Amino acid sequence: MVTQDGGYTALTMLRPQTKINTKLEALVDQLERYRPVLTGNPQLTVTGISMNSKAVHPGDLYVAVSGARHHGADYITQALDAGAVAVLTDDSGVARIPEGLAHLVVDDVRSALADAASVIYGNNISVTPSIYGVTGTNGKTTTTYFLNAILAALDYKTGLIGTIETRINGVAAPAEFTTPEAPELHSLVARMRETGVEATAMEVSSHAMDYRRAFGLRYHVAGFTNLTQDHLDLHGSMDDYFDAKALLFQPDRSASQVITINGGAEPQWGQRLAEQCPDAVTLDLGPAAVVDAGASNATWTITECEPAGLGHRFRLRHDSGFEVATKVGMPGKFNVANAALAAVMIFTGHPRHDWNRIAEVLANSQPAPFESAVPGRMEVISDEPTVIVDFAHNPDGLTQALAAVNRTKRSQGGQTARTILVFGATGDRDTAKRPLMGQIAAEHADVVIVTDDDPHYEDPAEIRKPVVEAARARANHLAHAPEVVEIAPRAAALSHAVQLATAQDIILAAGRGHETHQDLAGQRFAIDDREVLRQALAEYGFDTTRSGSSQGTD
Ligand SMILES: CC(=O)N[C@H]1[C@@H](OP(=O)(O)OP(=O)(O)OC[C@H]2O[C@@H](n3ccc(=O)[nH]c3=O)[C@H](O)[C@@H]2O)O[C@H](CO)[C@@H](O)[C@@H]1O[C@H](C)C(=O)N[C@@H](C)C(=O)N[C@H](CCC(=O)O)C(=O)O
Ligand SMILES: Nc1ncnc2c1ncn2[C@@H]1O[C@H](COP(=O)(O)OP(=O)(O)OP(=O)(O)O)[C@@H](O)[C@H]1O
Repeated sequence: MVTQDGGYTALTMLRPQTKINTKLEALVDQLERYRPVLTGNPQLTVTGISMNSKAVHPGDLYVAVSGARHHGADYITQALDAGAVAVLTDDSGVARIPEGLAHLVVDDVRSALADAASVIYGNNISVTPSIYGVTGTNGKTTTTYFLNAILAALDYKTGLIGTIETRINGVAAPAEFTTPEAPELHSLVARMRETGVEATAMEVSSHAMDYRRAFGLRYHVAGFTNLTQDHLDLHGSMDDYFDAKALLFQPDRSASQVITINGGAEPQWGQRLAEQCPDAVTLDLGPAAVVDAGASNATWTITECEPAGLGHRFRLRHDSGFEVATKVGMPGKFNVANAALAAVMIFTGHPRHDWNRIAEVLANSQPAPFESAVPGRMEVISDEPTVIVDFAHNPDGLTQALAAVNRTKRSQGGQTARTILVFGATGDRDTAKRPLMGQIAAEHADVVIVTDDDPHYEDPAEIRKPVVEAARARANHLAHAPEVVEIAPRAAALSHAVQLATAQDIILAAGRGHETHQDLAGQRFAIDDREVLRQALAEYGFDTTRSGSSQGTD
């Protein structure tokens, strides 16, 4: 929310203006399946809920969960000082509850807190906005922006919940998580309802399903982009990662489901999900697929996909024969996949008699819904050299982004043009990704500059090491003999890329996209790849004003 002083109110402070008084005895009834045991006055009422002592409002139910670093029960005093009136916890927290404080003990506190938030903010009884929930390893943010653009073009009052920002009816607030914790999510949905939001596009991360953040809501349409390796630090295995995503597609969580059956480099996961959900609407990416999985009986198929400017024109066909043509402005065939999923989710969320109007919006609105740029997603900073900032931070994302960049390079006809890649791996996350990303970088780039992403609490040099080693090892076996260099800090690496570049080269700065801060041992350092690159371009005498570019990418 933009405040009167022009600053931002954190999402954790965002609450519906109308307070509902919920008696503890009513919560006991609603949470029955978690076998709640109430100690204290059943007539006591709560008006809000928080699982973070620093975000408690007067009248809140404070939820004390056991986490990886802390136990919320250690912060009960802080929560009481801020006005909490009762506590929800499980057996692990009960011993730390002060004498005389009303409390509920349940056996699955993370699931129970999402249901409690739904009750406390009235989302269980009222008509919430229609929520279009998107999950998958890559493409969630882009697909939700596309959904939002179509919904707005269809004249809905819209909301958006995701990695870059939260939007309520055109008003933006910064986002802390891809999917907020359940108390914030439910208060946000209630706030959207109050402000008249009719339809919301929402990213649903696998963390959100694993931690039950996104529970207690029924999604109007759930959409699946793809599944490839990421987040194995949390999920342990691809099977567990898949299971977390699949929760969203259960009929009690989503009214309709749309599954891309050949998204990303590992189409077997989309096919497996479709087998588990026989009533789901399916999407075959056809010529926009990375892996040709052969003929399918999908509900919707992309039948044509041609380069148009930096992006593509494409045609979608329903198995009834209904067709729609549209175009997407962002580079990369994967953005055709994201746009097609958004379109099919909108068709699925509407009755058939609305389809012609939706097709008209997709084909003819100016600007077209998929022409809009998404911050930090294949964002073009300059044309000569072509400088692109992207959020690719896992093996498939990096592969797809480099493939799109290399097609651009080829179509520009430059025999001598080089692809210069600047990227790093994230600390405290899936370490298995690091050598894979190093190999991919060497395979697809001519100059690989390995630097830092968010080191978090790890030593940045130790994070770079396996990336550099794998890139060099792979480079030794490649005919195009890519150069691999290691440069930190990140601003120096970006600047070095520009220093090396000729006007024909392409620079891809991958991994951080829209982000404006790096996390180093809990300290936030300001850095925006886009700004650093613009400054370096000016410093090295390049023109940073964008001309209307017309080269194709595929
Ligand atoms: C792995 C993960 O998701 N961890 C989340 C989890 O942490 P945790 O269980 O370890 O909690 P903890 O820090 O030990 O704290 C335990 C409890 O004490 C409370 N506490 C703690 C300190 C205090 O002063 N007061 C207080 O009340 C905390 O609010 C929490 O309820 O619960 C915390 C409380 O909400 C989250 O902050 C934390 O997110 C961490 C910071 C995080 O970075 N999560 C990322 C990885 C994440 O969720 N990412 C996904 C998307 C990923 C993607 O697709 O790329 C997302 O949806 O954003
Ligand atoms: N459909 C796709 N398939 C493969 N890669 C993609 C796809 N869409 C986007 N990407 C790549 O992944 C990056 C992240 O895209 P986006 O932010 O839309 O995904 P996300 O799922 O929201 O990611 P995160 O969960 O990390 O926020 C992009 O910058 C691009 O490089």
